Amino acid sequence: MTQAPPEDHRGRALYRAEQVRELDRRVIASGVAGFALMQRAAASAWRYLRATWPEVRHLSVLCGGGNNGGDGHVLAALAAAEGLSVQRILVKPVESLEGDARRAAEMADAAGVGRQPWKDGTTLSGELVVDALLGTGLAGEVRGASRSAIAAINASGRPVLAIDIPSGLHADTGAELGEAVRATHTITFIGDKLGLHTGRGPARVGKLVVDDLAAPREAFEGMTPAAWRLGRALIAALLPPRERNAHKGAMGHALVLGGATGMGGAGLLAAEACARLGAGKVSLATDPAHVAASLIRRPEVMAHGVRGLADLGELPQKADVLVVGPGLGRGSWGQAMLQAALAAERPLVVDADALNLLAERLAGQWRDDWILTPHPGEAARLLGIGTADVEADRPAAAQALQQRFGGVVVLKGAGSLVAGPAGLAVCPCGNPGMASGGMGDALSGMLGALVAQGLSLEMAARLGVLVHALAADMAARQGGERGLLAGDLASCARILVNPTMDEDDAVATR
Ligand SMILES: NC(=O)C1=CN([C@@H]2O[C@H](COP(=O)(O)OP(=O)(O)OC[C@H]3O[C@@H](n4cnc5c(N)ncnc54)[C@H](O)[C@@H]3O)[C@@H](O)[C@H]2O)[C@@H](O)CC1
Ligand SMILES: Nc1ncnc2c1ncn2[C@@H]1O[C@H](COP(=O)(O)OP(=O)(O)O)[C@@H](O)[C@H]1O
Ligand SMILES: [K+]
Repeated sequence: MTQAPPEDHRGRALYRAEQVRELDRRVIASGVAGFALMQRAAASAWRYLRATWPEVRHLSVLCGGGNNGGDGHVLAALAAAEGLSVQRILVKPVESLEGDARRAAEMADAAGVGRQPWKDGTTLSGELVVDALLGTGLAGEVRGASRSAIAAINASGRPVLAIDIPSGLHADTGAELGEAVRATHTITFIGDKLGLHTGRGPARVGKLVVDDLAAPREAFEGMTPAAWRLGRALIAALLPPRERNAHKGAMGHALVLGGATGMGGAGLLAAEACARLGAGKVSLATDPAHVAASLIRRPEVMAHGVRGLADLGELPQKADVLVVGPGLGRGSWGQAMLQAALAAERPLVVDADALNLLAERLAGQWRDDWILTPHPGEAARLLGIGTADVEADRPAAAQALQQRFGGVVVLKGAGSLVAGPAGLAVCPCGNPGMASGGMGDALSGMLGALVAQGLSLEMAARLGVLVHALAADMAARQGGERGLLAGDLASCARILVNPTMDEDDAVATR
């Protein structure tokens, strides 16, 4: 029905608003008039609406003052022509509209579609609400009538189809500028937008479809996407079946340094996830108090009780990759482990308190052989800004971290971002069940396993973030989101990294 843009193993290309405007211009320059493009967009949205809600007879369509509103007017006319009753609401008077938007509004007038101005308290009478208030033209916090119209849409309790972008959501950052429409469905045009996939985007967009409006391929030439939306194709592309003669020595040795007194679980979770993702050998350097627990839970992991640097000996040099941070603490033990890791001349995955120690004492460190995995709070400490500033523009924060510290940066949280030399990638998977302790530890172990098996740091980070989130989705399908535990992920992740397995037939092992 809708024509989605092509995807390859990198995923789907995502663009910023400015780029989509440029794409619009190129399509128009290729010979499609702007108004014709608006008609295509509206017709596409109308077809999608009809296919999704065939029973609906009465619509409320809220139209803004720009071309997003124009899409709404044309859709209203199409719906009315097919016999639906339409409540068409305008936040700006027709006389103030310009260009294609004005033409669209007048076309709907001429077709006899009624209209009313938005007033606070107006009841949305439709069984379904179409949000055509604001699209890629949103600039700054939502102002004026649009603000209360967005609040009314969210209070309506009706299904909401957002045109192009849920109004109030920033197309580039996924930040909510004031209040954004909570759509149940969004249809976005020409190119998919980065902000739909990170920050508040995933919580506001609902089900997303993309229609490129038959934009010619040449329009996309020479335009570097702002980011890639990771997809499953990456797994098979990066993890082909193993050679028959594979041996553990060729699958890499990962050492996890973590688990200070009282935080043993974090190191354990990281080591277990690392083993389940296929590292040939996994060692754990942890406080001696946690060794027995580690051996009981995962005898395959070589657990070493380490009181300090002297006990660590040559362990770091024996490993191909070090994972430092899970349960590290900020005390003398954690500082010593971090110091050893930094000195080992091995690729590093740096998480949790190792990041906090870096922020406190080691500002100015730059390496090209590490993956840093901050959550927004850790990212804020590393950048010396507030967590809200990070969340206001997650893509910019991830890229700023990567530029300042080098290597590859994973900025965690809904719509995790991976910033590296090849650009930005965003993970569309994962669920709120992951808001539970230990999830980050499992991720750092998974990243270590993929680096151990020879992936570049950047591809390990992209793939690890994706598999971690997909594993959480699989575990949530089995038992629900609430109560999902980090320890549930490793067995699901194992199934995912063997893409030739049929997931339904695979039996998750503990
Ligand atoms: N020819 C084209 O360029 C096409 C554009 N299309 C649609 O047009 C949209 C882009 O249109 P525009 O560039 O006109 O932009 P929008 O319609 O997204 O936004 C511009 C309008 O929003 C108002 N506005 C901006 N920031 C505001 C704020 N913070 N608070 C309140 N009001 C605010 C402006 O005053 C103006 O009326 C796309 O999202 C898409 O839906 C589609 O019709 C496809 C073709
Ligand atoms: N609502 C959510 N949607 C998707 N992923 C989430 C969500 N909440 C948390 N996550 C993911 O779970 C992990 C949590 O990591 P972190 O905050 O470091 O946890 P911990 O410190 O407890 O190990 C990250 O990978 C993050 O992206
Ligand atoms: K919209």
